[in-house]
Amino acid sequence: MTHHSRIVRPAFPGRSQAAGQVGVLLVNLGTPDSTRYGDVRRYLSEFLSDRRVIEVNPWLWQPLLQGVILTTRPFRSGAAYRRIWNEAADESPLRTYTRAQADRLRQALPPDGPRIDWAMRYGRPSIASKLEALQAAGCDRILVLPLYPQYSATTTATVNDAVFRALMRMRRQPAIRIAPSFPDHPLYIEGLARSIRATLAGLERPPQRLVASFHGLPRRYVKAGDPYPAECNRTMQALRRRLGLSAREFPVTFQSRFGREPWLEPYTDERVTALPERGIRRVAVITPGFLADCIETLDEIGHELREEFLAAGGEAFTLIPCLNDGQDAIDLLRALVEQELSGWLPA
Ligand SMILES: C=CC1=C(C)c2cc3[nH]c(cc4nc(cc5[nH]c(cc1n2)c(C)c5CCC(=O)O)C(CCC(=O)O)=C4C)c(C)c3C=C
Ligand SMILES: [Fe+2]
Ligand SMILES: [Fe+2]
Repeated sequence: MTHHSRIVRPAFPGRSQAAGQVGVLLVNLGTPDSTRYGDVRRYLSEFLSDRRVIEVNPWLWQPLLQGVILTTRPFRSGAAYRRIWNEAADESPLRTYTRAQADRLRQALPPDGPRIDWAMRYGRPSIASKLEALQAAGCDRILVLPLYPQYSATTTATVNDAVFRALMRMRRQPAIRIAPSFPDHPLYIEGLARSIRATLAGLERPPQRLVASFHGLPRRYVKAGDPYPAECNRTMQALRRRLGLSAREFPVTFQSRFGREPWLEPYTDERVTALPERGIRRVAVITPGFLADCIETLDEIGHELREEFLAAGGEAFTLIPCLNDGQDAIDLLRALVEQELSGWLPA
């Protein structure tokens, strides 16, 4: 059965044409197909060849990347992916959660609502393949929703690049809308606050300090105009206000530094491992830069940082989960979709 939008009628009745349906494409970062060296290498090569991500002259960068970096890094990343892999589904948690978000969003919308699908910027399923599939299913208007709460050229803009690169090869293009970032959307802030409350309620002793860790970014990109840290601060200000905490009681930090140039500070590992010597031995870390748990949250924070914190004299380390495919995430996605589609579908 095809889904017909209630309001769109064919402009030329009698002539065969697409149903005029609306599609929604959720897009997240991407992930390797397996934890094997070759698959991790292929994924990292695609990711780290993106000139939005690595802003270095490719004549300098590519020999370094294809040489030493892609020879060594896939071993380390593969081991990290093995620690967090969803064995039951034989896929990474990011893929599991992104698919579940799409499935549950579809269930939350009326049956004659938009057609919901999902894609990955790097690896599979590709943005181009899903745009084509949506179009083949009759969607002549497609809303793209990058699943990054805060905008960055390294994440959001490169999703948009891939969308328009795919459109460059289409003779008949769908109309496209790109949903904006949502750093302080009330439903996002409410979901984060609830996730904190639910996690801390299960602890025997409350943490002495709550710390937020966002994915980092080279300082150079921010100087060139990337609004990412400003958007992280919008998330933090709204969340602190919601919880009644000051910046000292709930500090922001940045993780995942890569390479030698300065990144956004303070660095998560330095800040958190310095806490025990100041008498703060129980911490909880939240990662509001991610809508779904992934290698960055589950392994870098939940595994590596935890071990470093305990080695530095810490006693209890709690990782607060991302919204993942919980009801709060679905309510948020539904609100974002309905807000954007109101421009296309009159109420
Ligand atoms: C080296 C440069 C990188 C920049 C700049 C960067 C920005 C950035 N990334 C995310 C979100 C995610 N990154 C993830 C993994 C990941 N990121 C980098 C490098 C940069 N990211 C690497 C090399 C990797 C791969 C893993 C590893 O080898 O450590 C992921 C998780 C993917 C998964 O499968 O779980 C996410 C999500 C943001 C939000 C961001 C800037 C704002
Ligand atoms: Fe990253
Ligand atoms: Fe990382």
